[in-house]
Amino acid sequence: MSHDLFEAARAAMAHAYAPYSKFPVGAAIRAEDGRIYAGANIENISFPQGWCAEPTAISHMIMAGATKIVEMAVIAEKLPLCPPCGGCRQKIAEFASAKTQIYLCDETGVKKTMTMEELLPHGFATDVIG
Ligand SMILES: O=c1ccn([C@H]2C[C@H](O)[C@@H](CO)O2)c(=O)[nH]1
Ligand SMILES: [Zn+2]
Repeated sequence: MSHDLFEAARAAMAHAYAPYSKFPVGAAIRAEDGRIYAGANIENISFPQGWCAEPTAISHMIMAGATKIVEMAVIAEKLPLCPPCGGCRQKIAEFASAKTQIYLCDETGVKKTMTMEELLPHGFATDVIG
């Protein structure tokens, strides 16, 4: 993974609105257009109304006209790694392929690389389950 994707995820994390969990997360997608789309988690006083960093990044990608996740980085401040939650795995799978790589990062860089099919085995997506 090139450094710009990691830096984009880390920069996005700085925009997290996470006053309730105090758990900022950043995500960055490299799409098929070669561009990077990033996002952070955005919480709400009505707790279930908040959302994760990954869908923020996906929203930016879709609104720019791109639809394919080539690779993706996720970073959080407070855990060694932030594996995307179950709901995010389903959202990522919608725009990824089985072999799409997802990089789990900490402040120093990529700590673990997983494919989409490793993150969401037997997922409800035809290109993942074949
Ligand atoms: O995949 C994940 C998991 C959690 N969070 C956010 C949601 C919430 O704001 C905070 C604590 O759960 O972390 C993400 O952004 N992505
Ligand atoms: Zn999530």
